[in-house]
Amino acid sequence: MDANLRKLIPFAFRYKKDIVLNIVYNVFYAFFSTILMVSMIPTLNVLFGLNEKVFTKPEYTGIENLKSFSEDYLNYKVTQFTENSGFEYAMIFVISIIIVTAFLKNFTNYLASYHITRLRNGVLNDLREKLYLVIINLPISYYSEKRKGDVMSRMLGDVNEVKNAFFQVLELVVREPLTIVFSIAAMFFISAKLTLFVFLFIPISGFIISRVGKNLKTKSTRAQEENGLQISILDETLSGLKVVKGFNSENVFISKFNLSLKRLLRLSNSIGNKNNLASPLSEFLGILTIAVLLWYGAQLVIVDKSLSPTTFIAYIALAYTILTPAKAISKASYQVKTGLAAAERVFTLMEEKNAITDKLDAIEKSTFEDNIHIDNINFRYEKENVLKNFSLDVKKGQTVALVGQSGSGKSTIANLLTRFYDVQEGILKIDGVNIKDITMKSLRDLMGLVTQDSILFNDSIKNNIKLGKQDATDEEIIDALKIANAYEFVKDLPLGINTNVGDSGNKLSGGQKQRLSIARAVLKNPPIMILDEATSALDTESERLVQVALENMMQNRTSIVIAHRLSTIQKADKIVVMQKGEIVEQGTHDELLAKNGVYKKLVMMQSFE
Ligand SMILES: Nc1ncnc2c1ncn2[C@@H]1O[C@H](COP(=O)(O)OP(=O)(O)OP(=O)(O)O)[C@@H](O)[C@H]1O
Repeated sequence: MDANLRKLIPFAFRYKKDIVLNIVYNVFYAFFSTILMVSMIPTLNVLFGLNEKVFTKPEYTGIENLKSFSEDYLNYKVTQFTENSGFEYAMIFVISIIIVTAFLKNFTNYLASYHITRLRNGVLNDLREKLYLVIINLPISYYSEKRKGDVMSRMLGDVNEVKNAFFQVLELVVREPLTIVFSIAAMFFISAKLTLFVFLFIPISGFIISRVGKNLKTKSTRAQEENGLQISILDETLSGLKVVKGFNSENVFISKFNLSLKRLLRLSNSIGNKNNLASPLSEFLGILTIAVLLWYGAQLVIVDKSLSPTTFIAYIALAYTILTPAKAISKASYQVKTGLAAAERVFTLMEEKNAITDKLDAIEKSTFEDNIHIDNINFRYEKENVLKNFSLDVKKGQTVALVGQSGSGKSTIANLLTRFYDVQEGILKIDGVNIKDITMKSLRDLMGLVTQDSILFNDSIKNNIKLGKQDATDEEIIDALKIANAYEFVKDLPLGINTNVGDSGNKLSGGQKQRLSIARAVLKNPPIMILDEATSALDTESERLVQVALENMMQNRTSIVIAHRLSTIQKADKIVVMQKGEIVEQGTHDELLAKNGVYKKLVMMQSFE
């Protein structure tokens, strides 16, 4: 069995009751479908006045005589109706058999579909639930390599493809084959000789159909990748719309998107056309077989006289009914190939190894008592070390500022303390405990993070702020806003803290966004604050407002501030000057100025700005 198909089994297993019921109802469906066709025989016989007259009620003598017993019994009933009440009543009797069988066939069909729908939607739901968990738990590093759009397309498109294609498998292995088996059994029942011809049809057409479906899986994988790329372009276009428009670069994006569209169009047409070929091909092959049947059957009816014309008509109808399931099987077998390609992409993401997880014996650390110690670490994102032999001590209550040129590794320290990334060499400790030995949740509970770009979600101010403290009251939220110097603008908004901030907070100014993300950290009230470049890119007035917010926030806390604006960190207990991943100087503002070294140069440079 295909490996990806096997991986789906546990997902389907949760719905085993639905699977069993689907199979049971499908057995009934296939049975009634065949009976419906067979019940044409007495109707045709009555219609043409060909039915044998049987006046004595036949006795059931066992399964081996089932055929003659059922024929005799039907003929007996029809004879009774014709003799006692007239031809019309006999007709009504045989038509009623058709109606009842047709009703049962369709009712069991509905019940079978009812259960397969529950299975399909349930599995789709569970796959998405599991994938979302994987996506949210994968480390940040995973997403700096993979395109977001690709992940989205696996989550949305591919999972859907799996749902659409795979659960046809059940129809493929249960319903349609059963319909064929029942029909063939009935055909054997009627004429074994004729039925042998049908057996010629199955392997030959199976071979032809599988030849046509070659390459479908590879093409589907390529189409799904292309889909992922399109979602990525769309995502980047929307999030970078200001740049796209501001630089009049719509054409660059349009041509990139159109190129991808063109590739997808070519692939989709090729895949679609192969899929389209499945049903007509099998129907035509089927008709060819029926043509042979007609020719040979006619010999049996007219020359041999071993088959009655009405039975022959019903036989041909039965042979024709095999065509529908045969078409469905070949079409489904093509879709399953697409589904397999999609499932592979879904499971690759689902099985993605998470490099940053809790150790089995990781401890909960609920307090911060003494110090943060970074001990001689080396760290690289890719090949080159971005932090080299880096050591730093931050005592409880201290404010430590990291300054230095762009790219010197300041934000990397924040990435490591929060365990967005793990160090390759060296240890980061909190109160003497290696942070890799602490559960990620309790470690992050100790920290408040204000990221470089204020990250806000398309939701109300209130919901954005209470992310770290879901049970916060409105008063607590307002207090946090006041400390973050944000309440003065929030209170003037039409809906106050219930105002929606727009996509990524786009309805707000840069400084307002920063103050909200500070308020979020304040409300969480953690013992350690990590502020990444929170004051860059602001005008003087906004900067002053944010500065006050930060100072309020840092009071009585341990803070690590990654700052560009040196004016904001003059009061820091320790300023660490970094260059190319190494510490070149450290001390207080005054000490460093007195040193007349790198820091002094940085200060001089900024005072000229
Ligand atoms: N996800 C990543 N993958 C690969 N390299 C990275 C990644 N993030 C950062 N880097 C590299 O690591 C180095 C340090 O980056 P870092 O963001 O820590 O610098 P920084 O001092 O905070 O800079 P800035 O002040 O400009 O924000 C840079 O050379 C950068 O190119």
